[in-house]
Amino acid sequence: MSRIEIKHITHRYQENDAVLKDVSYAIRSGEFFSLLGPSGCGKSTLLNIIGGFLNPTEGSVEVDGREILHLPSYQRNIGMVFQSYALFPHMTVFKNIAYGLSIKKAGKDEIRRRVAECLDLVQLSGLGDRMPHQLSGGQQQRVAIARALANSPSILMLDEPMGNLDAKLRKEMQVELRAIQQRTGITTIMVTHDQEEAMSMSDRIGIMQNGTVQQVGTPYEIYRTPANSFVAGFLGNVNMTHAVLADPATHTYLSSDWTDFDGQPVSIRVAPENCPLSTVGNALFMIRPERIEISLEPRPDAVAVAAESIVYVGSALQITASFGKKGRLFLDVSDPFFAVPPKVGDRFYIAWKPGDFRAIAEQEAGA
Ligand SMILES: Nc1ncnc2c1ncn2[C@@H]1O[C@H](COP(=O)(O)OP(=O)(O)OP(=O)(O)O)[C@@H](O)[C@H]1O
Repeated sequence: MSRIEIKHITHRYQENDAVLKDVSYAIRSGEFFSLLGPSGCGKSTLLNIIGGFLNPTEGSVEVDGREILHLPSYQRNIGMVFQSYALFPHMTVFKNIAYGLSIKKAGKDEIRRRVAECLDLVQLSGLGDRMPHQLSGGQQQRVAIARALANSPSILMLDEPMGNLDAKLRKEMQVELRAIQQRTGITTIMVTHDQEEAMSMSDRIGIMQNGTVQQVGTPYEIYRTPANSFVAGFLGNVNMTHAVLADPATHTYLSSDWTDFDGQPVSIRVAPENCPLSTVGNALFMIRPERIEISLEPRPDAVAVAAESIVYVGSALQITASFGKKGRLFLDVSDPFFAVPPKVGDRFYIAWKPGDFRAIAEQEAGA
């Protein structure tokens, strides 16, 4: 188990603009850490720097307090799994897994023992004689994991490891990979652009955009208390509105983006602890779709909306609703709430508790 400290990494390819801009992360020993961000934000570049395939323009990477950037890749004691698996097609599963140990000139008995252990770990015992093309995609991926672990690395790095699997297998492998990581306790960094994958597998997530760190936290922290509007919108669905303070005594704001059927701005009460910016008088607020209450009957505290689109996903109805005169929002209604699913144009009523709205920062300048 190793601790990794990424300190002030900046990277430029040739004379181009920096694709990593002063990136710092401290990854704890034994942690499953995901780098999550949209395509092109610099995740793979950072992984390649840690792995020793690329030298950064500036900055340092330390493992357990020791600088590693001067070390060649093979001396960094890092196991890598790529999206393509990169198995050697002309070698058996056994030889693929044994490859790193053979290079290190390990003895035959040690190789046999370690390969058997790794095959067992990824639940492929008995398949050592197969060629990669005789395996399913999920099995090939497990061989790639076994190969990465065979040398007993202190760090495991995964670059979009589930990218080539279909949705169902992907879910199964997420659970398995997490279980393997927990059994071995190995410090793991995974690059992904799949938010659900990062949420379901990670101890902590580092959200990146445009070569910058936007937030680091547990899935729970990042979803519940996003640092800014980019993070809020990147992780799950969110409703956001600017609103102006109307009554400081009750922390009531009037939306600048949502107007009800009577043409009045929608009013929002915000719990004081969710509104650190209240003194500013004008702030950006967010509410998650699943936090919005639905009522079929009018209520004094509820606003009328009309369904604009309805998607049934089995466990819930995902509804886009319009406020009437101006603005729309997403609702996530657990099934079965409606005895009969609503139709486009149907009206119902929505309400929220003050604790469900939260002030957030606008997206950081320069990100
Ligand atoms: N060898 C290279 N030469 C020049 N620019 C590069 C090179 N490799 C990557 N880039 C650029 O660096 C930026 C970051 O790329 P990177 O592959 O690190 O992003 P990513 O977040 O991993 O994206 P994806 O999820 O699509 O793999 C992109 O703008 C990309 O075009």
